[in-house]
Amino acid sequence: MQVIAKAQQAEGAVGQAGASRGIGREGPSLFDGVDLHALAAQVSTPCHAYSANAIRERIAGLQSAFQGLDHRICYAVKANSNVAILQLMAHHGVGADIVSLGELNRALLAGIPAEHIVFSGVGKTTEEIASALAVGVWRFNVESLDELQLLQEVAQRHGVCARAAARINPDVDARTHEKISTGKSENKFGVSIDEARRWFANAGSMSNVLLDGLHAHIGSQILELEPFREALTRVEAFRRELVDAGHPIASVDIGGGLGVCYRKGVDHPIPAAEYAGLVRVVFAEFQGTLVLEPGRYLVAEAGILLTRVIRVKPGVDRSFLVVDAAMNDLLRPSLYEAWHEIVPLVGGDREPARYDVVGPVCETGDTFARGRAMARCEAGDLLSIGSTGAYGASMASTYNSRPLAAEVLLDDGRYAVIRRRQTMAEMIAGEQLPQVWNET
Ligand SMILES: Cc1ncc(COP(=O)(O)O)c(C=O)c1O
Ligand SMILES: N[C@@H](CCCC[NH3+])C(=O)O
Repeated sequence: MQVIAKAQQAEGAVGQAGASRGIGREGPSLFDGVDLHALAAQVSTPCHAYSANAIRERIAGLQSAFQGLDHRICYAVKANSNVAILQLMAHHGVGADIVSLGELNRALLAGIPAEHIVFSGVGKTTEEIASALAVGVWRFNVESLDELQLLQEVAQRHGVCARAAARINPDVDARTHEKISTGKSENKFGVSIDEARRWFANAGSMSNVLLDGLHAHIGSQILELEPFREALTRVEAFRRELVDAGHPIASVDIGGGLGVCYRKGVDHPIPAAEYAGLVRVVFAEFQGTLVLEPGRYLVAEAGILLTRVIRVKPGVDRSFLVVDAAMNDLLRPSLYEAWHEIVPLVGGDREPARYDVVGPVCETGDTFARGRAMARCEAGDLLSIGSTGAYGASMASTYNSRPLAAEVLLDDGRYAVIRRRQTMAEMIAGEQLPQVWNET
């Protein structure tokens, strides 16, 4: 109950978490000018914290790498759909790549104009297409013939013309984790160039769809330039073929996928300028608009997950650091065996130790790190789990009936609670014991 009370106090708060105050034995640990000990005490843990300045830097870096090219950055909302982050995107002229009505509503609420929104995804429903058409999204990245036909039907019914891009599956290995690889022919995404060729050949028969774009997204957390080169070269060759065949292409959407550094000295991300350099070369002859859909690149390294040690539990041959965050707050280590830096925010006088860092969820997979070297910890210590800004909170669940963690935006020594920790009542809202039995 104490945790809930603290979270409720912080609801809607814009705080000043004592950037320069000495915080007991731990000393100050600053993130975007905010003292994390004070923040954790005020907002409670687990808590996702995002640095507005780190996000701004990433946006500016990408914009400057692509300067001079006709392009639009459409942030992949799935990476982090927090409306405060979407609002930052909107302020900097960044559009959105959405995959659901929920993401559409969040993007619009945050002030991203519909004409800066692209709609991707293999499972768009009639309802989703109709709603996206009603608000006037910029284009649909179409992933199957069935979807293309549905788009035509729904657009005709609404008396509008939908702009569409064919999502190409270039059959390229992105050399990333297999669960986040999307550009091989065995993956569910997009269609082959052969199939797309047929779509364009028949495009004239669709009165309410303007098929004048191409799209490709080969996967996520890509750390090598070569897969991008292969995929984009195939897309560009196809674009030229289409133009020669009388099908003008107004936009090419090159997807997202740029990787980030989770583990210093091990992950070597592609610098934005190098990526942009490749795009400039491959699309040197293209006169239309290039669309970028970065997700992770813009937000991953701008986020941390704050968690407290509940207890240190000695095992037979290892020590378990049981923390109050769990796989429901950050699924990546459990799902992809992903590495995240874990830093105890303790004084420098602690001796070294080695722990399996685990959450309270009843699964062995609820493990953030195995045999990780770090400073010796004790109950109550605060830890920061690094690079959790992308696919952290957006993949959270209430598994084990654990309420969703708080989310805060930090900006130059101030913080705003943008989602307070879910209350128990909110977590079970909408559920009821069976009182009325319906028959079908
Ligand atoms: C269609 C599409 N675009 C963009 C992204 C964003 O990818 P990333 O976060 O790797 O930039 C994804 C997710 O991989 C996606 O499926
Ligand atoms: N959820 C994945 C990324 C998926 C990208 C979505 N297409 C991750 O955490 O790395």
